[in-house]
This record gives sequence, C-alpha cells and structure tokens, in this order.
Amino acid sequence: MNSVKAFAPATVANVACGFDIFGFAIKEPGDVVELRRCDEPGIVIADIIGDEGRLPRSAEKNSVTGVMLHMLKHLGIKDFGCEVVLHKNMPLGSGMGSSAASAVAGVMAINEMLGQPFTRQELLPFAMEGERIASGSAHADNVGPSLLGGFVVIRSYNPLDIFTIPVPDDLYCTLVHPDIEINTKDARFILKNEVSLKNTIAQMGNVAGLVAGLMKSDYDLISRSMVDVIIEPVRSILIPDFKEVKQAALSNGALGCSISGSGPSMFALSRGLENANNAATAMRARFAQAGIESAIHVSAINQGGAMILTD
Ligand SMILES: Nc1ncnc2c1ncn2[C@@H]1O[C@H](COP(=O)(O)OP(=O)(O)O)[C@@H](O)[C@H]1O
Ligand SMILES: N[C@@H](CCOP(=O)(O)O)C(=O)O
Repeated sequence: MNSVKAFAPATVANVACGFDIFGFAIKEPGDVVELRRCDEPGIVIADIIGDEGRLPRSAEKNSVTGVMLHMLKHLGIKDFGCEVVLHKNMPLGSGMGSSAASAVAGVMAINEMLGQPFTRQELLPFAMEGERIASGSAHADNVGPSLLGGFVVIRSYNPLDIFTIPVPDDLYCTLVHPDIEINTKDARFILKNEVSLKNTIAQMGNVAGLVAGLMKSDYDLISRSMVDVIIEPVRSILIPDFKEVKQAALSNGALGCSISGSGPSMFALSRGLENANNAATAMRARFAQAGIESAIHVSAINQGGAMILTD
C-alpha cells in the first residue's frame, strides 16, 4: 500500500470523577494523518497543516510520528520509509485530546500501511507513547477512547486493563473550548500527590455511581455522580469564571459539567440534543461575559473511534 489516510477523534478525558481512568470520544473535530510510502528509509514530517508552525517537525518529538518510530522499533523494521502530512484540526493544549488524536491517527495509518500487524487493541500501548512525548505521562484516557471509540474505563495501567461500557443512546456531550491554552504537563504538575481518605471515599462513590448510571441509563445517577472532589478544585483556578460557566450549563439542562481533560475546555453531559445545545449556548455566553471567545462542539458519544479514510 503506497498511501494511507487516517482520522482520529477528539476526546473528553477524566469525565469529572475519573482522573486518568475515564474518557470518551466525540464525533468531531479530529486529526487526519496522510502517509506516503518512500524508498528512502525513515519517517519524515512533510507538512503540518493548521498548527501555525507551532508543532515540532522532528519525528521523535511529534506525537504523530513518535508513535510510528516506537512501532517500527518494536517490529524490528529498519528499511521502511514514509512521508507524513498532519492535518491538525484542533487547538494545542486544549483539553480535547489534541496530542492523543495525532498519536492515534498515526498508529492507525502506519498499521494499515504495514498490512495490519496489530489489532486495534494492540495499538494502544504505542499510542500511549505519544502522550508521553506530549506531556511526559503515558495516560490512556484520551488515546483509549480516540482509538477504540465509546466510553472507556481504564481499570489498571500495570498491567493495562481497559474496556468500554455502554452509554444511553440519548446522551450528548457539550464541549466548550475557551480561547486560552493549558499544557497537560503543567496541569499535572500542580496536582497534589496526597489525597485524604474522606475525598477518596467520595470519589470512589462517584466513580462507581457514574459507571452504574451510564450502564443502566439512569440519568439522575449520572448527574449525581459527575462530581470531582480531587482534581477539579485544584485545576479549576486555571479557567477564568469556571464556577459561573459550570453553573450556566447546570441551569440550562446539563446533567453535569466539569473540566475536559486537563482543560481549559469544559464539557457537559446532557439528556437529549436540545439540552446539550442549550448548555452550549449558555456556556459560551458566560465565557463571553468574561471577555473570552470560545468554540463549541455538541456531539453524541462516538462509538466507532478512529478510522481509515478511503476517498
Ligand atoms: N501532533 C501533536 N499534536 C498536538 N500536540 C503535540 C503534538 N506533538 C507534540 N505535541 C505537544 O504536546 C503538547 C500539547 O499536548 P497536551 O498538553 O496534552 O494538550 P491537549 O490537551 O490539547 O492534548 C504541546 O506541547 C505540543 O507541542
Ligand atoms: N488524565 C489526563 C487527561 C489530559 O487530557 P488532555 O485532553 O488535556 O490532554 C489529565 O487530566 O492530565
């Protein structure tokens, strides 16, 4: 195969109470990666469209190509050569799993070009290496759902134990990206290493409640469980008017609202598209009141995840 194109969607990680263990994919936006086979061995970034020249052009430092190098090394392939074009369709440091979408599109594309030596599930550890390149931490709550689709739970990192759970058909996500930038690396650095027993108990209750609520389509339980007593209180100070934007979502039909990934994006979950749209309008209006422009994305949960594009 001489050329391949792959798409990988944006994701909402943590989902309030599930720091590093919950994430889901949305339909759009997402990154697109094009690979073109060359005779010369090595992986070369030929172009990145949409990053305003900000992303690393060195193959080792960019999450889209870093993961390919890991895969080739693992397979012991030395004579493979390709050019990479990355269509960067989401902002950097967004909390929308931008680095993860590139990594996932990268592993999908090269796996296809090599004749699928790995199953989709087996691609996950390679995609996680992209997160290590971007933020210094190989967390799977963005790459997992971007690759596999659906609502993902990471029960364990060592050994890796990851699975998807069903969600209600009528569940919609509102994702609001304010025009500010927060790097995941920085947002992880400010977290405390110790958690009180009281907060651990509260968080475990909410984690269990959210899983059960999603699996039983119990919207009240989903709503009651979308509470994060550990991470949100620390990170929310990085987002201007966080409390007010959250309140705007909750007062306009959302079941719950929190930080998407490490921020600055905020997400809400709602029952039905109308509530999700109302929450979007209210959240954007509240950010505007603080003098901050924002982009909104309203979407059902993306059950398919990344895909090879044929056109
Ligand atoms: N292909 C890529 N796409 C996005 N960010 C990348 C990529 N490759 C490397 N990075 C680096 O990752 C960081 C952004 O990732 P991160 O902080 O996790 O933000 P996000 O929440 O948007 O994924 C930036 O420092 C950026 O230079
Ligand atoms: N669990 C991670 C998720 C980071 O998501 P991103 O979309 O901000 O890259 C964290 O919270 O640090």
